Amino acid sequence: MPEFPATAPDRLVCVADSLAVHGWSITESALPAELLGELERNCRSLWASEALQPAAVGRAGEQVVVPEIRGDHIRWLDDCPPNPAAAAYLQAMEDLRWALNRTLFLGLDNFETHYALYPPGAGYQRHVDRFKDNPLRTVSVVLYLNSQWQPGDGGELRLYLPDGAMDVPPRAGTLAVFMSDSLPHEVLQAQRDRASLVGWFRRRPDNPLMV
Ligand SMILES: O=C(O)CCC(=O)C(=O)O
Ligand SMILES: [Fe+2]
Repeated sequence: MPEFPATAPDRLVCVADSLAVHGWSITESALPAELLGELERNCRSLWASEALQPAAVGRAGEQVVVPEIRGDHIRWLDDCPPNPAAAAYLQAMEDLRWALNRTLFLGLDNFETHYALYPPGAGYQRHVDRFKDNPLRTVSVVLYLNSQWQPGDGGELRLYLPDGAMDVPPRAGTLAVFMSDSLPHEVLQAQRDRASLVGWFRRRPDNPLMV
């Protein structure tokens, strides 16, 4: 079984500090290259074997697939066969959860994540990640898995910051972390297959500070 080096703790502290100051953080080369390569292979082979499902939008109970709003195909990590790369990624996110809790006192309790693949033409219209039916989502995390990404390939993450929009290229290893309730964002139309892992740190349901 391949082993992957752990993510350096000082990187995680930088993510937490930036999130505390700005409400978002973008880190390039966030995880070891071997781990990124393996996660990218996993995502692309799930797509090739038709193991990803069209993602839905809408409230619980009335979820519908509307590719014009959201065109990605997903599979939750919990529904994938266990593998060392996924385990190493979840461990890195567990370390990040601790770093965020130490710095921000958010009471983050667990992490849910899915692979996502946007085929050419797909995007995700402007939205925020926390909605009424899902009030526990607190911090959003996106890891990009596109080792071949070039300018012109599209699929940038557009963050609507108070001073204006900022576009983040979905290059392999870039980790985008932002507050789920307050930062509107959008995925610009992809021109070639765009792979990622998208996840959320959730608060404890009984957290009395929860809004
Ligand atoms: O992949 C991205 O850049 C963001 C995806 C997203 O906003 C979401 O799945 O809620
Ligand atoms: Fe989102």
